[in-house]
Amino acid sequence: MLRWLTAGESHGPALVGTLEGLPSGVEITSQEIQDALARRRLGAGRGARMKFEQDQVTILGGVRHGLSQGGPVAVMVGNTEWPKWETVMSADPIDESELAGARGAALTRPRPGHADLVGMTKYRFDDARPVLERASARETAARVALGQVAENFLAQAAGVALVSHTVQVGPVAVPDDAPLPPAHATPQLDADPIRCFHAETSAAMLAEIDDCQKAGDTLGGVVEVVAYGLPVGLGSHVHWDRRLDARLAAALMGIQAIKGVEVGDGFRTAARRGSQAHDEIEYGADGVQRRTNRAGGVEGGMTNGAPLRVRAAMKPISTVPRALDTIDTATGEAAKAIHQRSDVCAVAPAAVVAQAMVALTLADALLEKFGGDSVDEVRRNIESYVASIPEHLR
Ligand SMILES: Cc1cc2nc3c(=O)[nH]c(=O)nc-3n(C[C@H](O)[C@H](O)[C@H](O)COP(=O)(O)O)c2cc1C
Ligand SMILES: C=C(O[C@@H]1CC(C(=O)O)=C[C@@H](OP(=O)(O)O)[C@H]1O)C(=O)O
Repeated sequence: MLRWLTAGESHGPALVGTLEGLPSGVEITSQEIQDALARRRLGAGRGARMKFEQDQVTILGGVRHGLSQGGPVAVMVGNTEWPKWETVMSADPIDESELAGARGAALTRPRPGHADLVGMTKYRFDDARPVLERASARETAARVALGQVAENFLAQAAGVALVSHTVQVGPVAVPDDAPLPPAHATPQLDADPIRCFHAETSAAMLAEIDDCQKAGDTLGGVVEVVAYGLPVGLGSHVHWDRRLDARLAAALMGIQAIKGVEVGDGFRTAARRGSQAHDEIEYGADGVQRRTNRAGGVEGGMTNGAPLRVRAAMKPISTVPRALDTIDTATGEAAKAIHQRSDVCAVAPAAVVAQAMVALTLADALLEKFGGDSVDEVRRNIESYVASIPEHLR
């Protein structure tokens, strides 16, 4: 079993992620994690913070000389701006008078679409600060750090490769028949300003973001993660919480602002007739194959050997520059929502976060099926399972 937890606030000293259950022998370096975090900072429409944020990585435990040791892997991602927030976000008690500055003033005009108002009500705060600090998607930096470790494990134990891309920004979507980015398309995607694999659509997406920014508004969109090289049989049909599609959906819905998940052709399949919705099975040159991959590599809650395809729909950024109506909880009057520095569109980084969540979920499912305390042992277990599959089922 692989478990992961994060801690930390958006303007605290750092975020921390812990990954428990990782076998020994996974090759991983601070630089690889740093590179994944640099990818999460990419994308047209991001706010001012991503221009200076360094996401300073420190591996605190579980890795020695570039190899995992079998114990929990703990990664710290420093918040570059911490010196400006030391008083406002101090863990230890401070004198009230020290909070007088702009950053320290109580936030009493909760933003629609954020956790602000419900968090204040539920956790009993007169200030939205403690709520927004933890609700912020800054937290996803810790997930991406752990996701890179999981991705290295998947690659080294099973030869699995993941890629993620932007498929829709607001109403601008890649055509349904656009080719999927191949397994090693990440550098090419990183070179595109919105991490879209379809050049024509990418240009239209950028125009949409530009237009939206000028209008003082925000955008959402859709991201896709593809995993190549998964063995047949991760997950199970026998119980709802063992289905891989259910576990992937939960992992993706757990990302801030994600409001819908699609496996394979998902919602589009619902509009088709059965004869056009499924993937017919045939014997091909390499053995058993499916003629199409509408299911997105999962049948009956189990991987079927085809590339895994999952999509996640992101709502528009909740902090709308042309501020939305709200209430002031201090005065009881109608008010305009607080507007803090914010992204206009964060679909490109959401794809990188989605890739991390898929990597962690797949690594957990791989360990569940094959077990093993070292990467070598997991690899041997996969090889012996694959070798045992009868010829007519391969
Ligand atoms: C990568 C990423 C970046 C985000 N950046 C912002 C932002 O700058 N401003 C903002 O208001 N919301 C941003 N969000 C979304 C909010 O964090 C999210 O809408 C909010 O927590 C409430 O979402 P929920 O209703 O899904 O919990 C971002 C989300 C992601 C995944
Ligand atoms: C910091 C990140 O994104 C943040 C997510 C976020 C939100 O409300 O979710 C609000 C903004 O925070 P800040 O006010 O500090 O600029 C974004 O910059 C990040 O992705 O690393």
